[in-house]
Amino acid sequence: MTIENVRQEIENIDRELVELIAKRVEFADDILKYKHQANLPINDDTQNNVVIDRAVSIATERGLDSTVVKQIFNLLIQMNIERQHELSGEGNLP
Ligand SMILES: C=C(O[C@@H]1C=C(C(=O)O)C=C[C@H]1O)C(=O)O
Repeated sequence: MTIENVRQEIENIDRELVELIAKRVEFADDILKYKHQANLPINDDTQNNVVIDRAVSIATERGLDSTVVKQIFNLLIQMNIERQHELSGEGNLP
């Protein structure tokens, strides 16, 4: 494989990652509807821990640096929470 081939593979993965991040954020809408119905807060620390622990566990099985994976998932959770606030009309972003 040439370096261009490897960079093309990395680009393909990067595009998939961004698509997956977008899909994950899109579920903010569905989650928010349930939360409004059940009068639940947007941030749920118990569920945040479930998501983080699961990601750390998978990362460890795959031999990845779990500290970095934890940071990535904290950002993903933050993105979802921010989108829920935006959808509630409480956000700063457009
Ligand atoms: C998506 C949810 O809302 C928030 C975002 C979470 C996430 O991005 O995984 C998890 C818990 C909540 O703080 C949820 O409650 O499941």
